Amino acid sequence: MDHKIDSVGSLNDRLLFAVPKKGRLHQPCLDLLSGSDIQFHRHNRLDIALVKNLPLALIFLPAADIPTFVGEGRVDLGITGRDQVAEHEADTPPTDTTGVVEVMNLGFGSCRLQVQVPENGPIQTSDQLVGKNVVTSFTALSKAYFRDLEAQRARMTPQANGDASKDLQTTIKFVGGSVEAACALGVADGIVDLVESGETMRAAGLKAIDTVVESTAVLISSKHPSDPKLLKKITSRIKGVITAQRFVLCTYNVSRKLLTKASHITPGKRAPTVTALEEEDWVAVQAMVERKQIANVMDELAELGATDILVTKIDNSRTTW
Ligand SMILES: Nc1ncnc2c1ncn2[C@@H]1O[C@H](COP(=O)(O)OP(=O)(O)OP(=O)(O)O)[C@@H](O)[C@H]1O
Ligand SMILES: O=P(O)(O)OC[C@H]1O[C@H](OP(=O)(O)OP(=O)(O)O)[C@H](O)[C@@H]1O
Repeated sequence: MDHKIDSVGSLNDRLLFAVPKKGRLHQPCLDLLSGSDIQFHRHNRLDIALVKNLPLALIFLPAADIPTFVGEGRVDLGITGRDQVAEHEADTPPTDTTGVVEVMNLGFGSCRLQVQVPENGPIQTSDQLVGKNVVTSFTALSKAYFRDLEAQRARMTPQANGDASKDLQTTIKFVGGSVEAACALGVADGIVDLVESGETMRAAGLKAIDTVVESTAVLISSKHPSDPKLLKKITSRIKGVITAQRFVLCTYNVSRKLLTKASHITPGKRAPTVTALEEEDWVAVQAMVERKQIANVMDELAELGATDILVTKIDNSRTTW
């Protein structure tokens, strides 16, 4: 009974944190919560979970709805894609009190919202889609994108009669998923959809001709969160986990005369930690290295003459980079 939500009253005095309830961002968010020691038990089918060890409640919502709840200040904190924030802002421009604040880029969930057309079709540029049919799940961003192109076209071709302005109106239609099927089904001349690996796009016989938004998952907050101190604590924990995921700890031994060159390869955050060894003229070095660089860094260190190169995973951190 202790974590059952009996009424909205049980959420009073808790910071509300929205998390994607499904889809691409769901699991990485759960990993982030667990790394931040945010402990909760989510009851079957319940979209609200009280956190056991902090005055916090998690609200599981569709990623697309999170900017609305956070932007209106109903929820204090949230994780969603930057594409969803941009879509919300294109639809509901922020004011002094509404809208969201981007607190942190979380690094995962990278993708691009791109204009796509049939690979072997007549359309080569977005401009050629003006006045045609476009299908998307991101209608506000797509409307804003094509309104700009329409305005450019209108400036270049002063209209002789009323029909010309009708030709300039691009039709933007909403579909909730499987957007890539729209061209093959004859519903659209082009689509605006997310691309990560490009596999879906290629499988549907489409190619990208422009990018509307580059996206990653972001931590967002409302403009006036209920408990700024707790929000800061959660943010700092999440930042620690993200940094730990991004970096590894590299340790190695190197002769003192090569230390300057070795320090250039592993400069660390402030500077590498250098410890004297019992063996004269040799030192042990320890430095944080970006995970995606580590193979190259190890090659370079070995080439330089460093020995006993070891790489360890960082479980958690309280550091900023
Ligand atoms: N292929 C992808 N690669 C990386 N990130 C993606 C990808 N597709 C979507 N995303 C990110 O995840 C967010 C949520 O998309 P996802 O399709 O998982 O949502 P969903 O809530 O399951 O919605 P839907 O029911 O429409 O699929 C997107 O707004 C985007 O930021
Ligand atoms: O470039 P890729 O790596 O192929 O990823 C892109 C696909 O991923 C998303 O769809 P998702 O799989 O979430 O399903 P949906 O079409 O039902 O939204 C997006 O809408 C693309 O269709």
